[in-house]
Amino acid sequence: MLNLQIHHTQGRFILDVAFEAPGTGVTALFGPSGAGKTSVVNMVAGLVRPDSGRICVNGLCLFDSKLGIDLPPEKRRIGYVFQEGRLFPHLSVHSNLTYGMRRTPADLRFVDFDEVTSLLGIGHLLTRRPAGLSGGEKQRVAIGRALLTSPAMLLMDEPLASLDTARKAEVIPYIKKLAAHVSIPVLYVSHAPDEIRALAAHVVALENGGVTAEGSPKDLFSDERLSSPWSTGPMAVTSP
Ligand SMILES: Nc1ncnc2c1ncn2[C@@H]1O[C@H](COP(=O)(O)OP(=O)(O)OP(=O)(O)O)[C@@H](O)[C@H]1O
Repeated sequence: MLNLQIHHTQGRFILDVAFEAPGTGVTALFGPSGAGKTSVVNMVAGLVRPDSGRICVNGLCLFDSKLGIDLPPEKRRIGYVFQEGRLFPHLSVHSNLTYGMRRTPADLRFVDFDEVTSLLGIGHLLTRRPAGLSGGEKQRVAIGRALLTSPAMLLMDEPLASLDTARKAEVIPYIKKLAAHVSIPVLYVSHAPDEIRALAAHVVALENGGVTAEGSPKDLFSDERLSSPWSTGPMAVTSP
């Protein structure tokens, strides 16, 4: 279970978010630009410290302002996948993948290298450098690198946003497969309902720094509360 309760003021923006999400599978953070999605993800990762609140993942408390707990990012065991893969350009795919793995103590490793490369279909790319990969392949390697740190949780901040429709369709089944395979929660930021429908079991809708709705993709995307102001353009919420 992911338990999150955050209060934070940044400039004129007030973030006041609380939700619970399943301890496995994909939970989507959904909302328009500026809703606070990346802020929430950065606070889970420990990159931004909330003014107050509590963030716990499957019993491990990452942050609790009342108890004075604030684990540094490297102690949180969080795998983070960004919009653009951010692979190390001078390292081979193999070295990119083993980078985080080698920094994880052997007794905390629960993810197997061969299993991950097979799950993500990247076994044939190991000797290549990132410059020789397609956008979809880069993102699959970035996901593999994050997963090979054996994280307690995976954060994915719009990991498909830089890909065209065909590449997105190529990567989605891999994310789906790995989320079903590993027993950790995946917090997945997106403003694409189709992506969320394909991947998520649970959706938390954010707007203006607060939670406006929560539930299954089916429930949420047929919910009239979400039909505005996103009823037109690329963010359109359509019935399943
Ligand atoms: N360091 C900061 N100081 C002041 N305001 C900030 C800071 N960081 C973020 N904000 C503001 O917080 C709000 C939420 O930003 P955030 O990036 O979390 O939104 P988002 O939902 O992830 O948006 P997007 O989908 O565009 O990435 C925005 O209004 C942003 O300008």
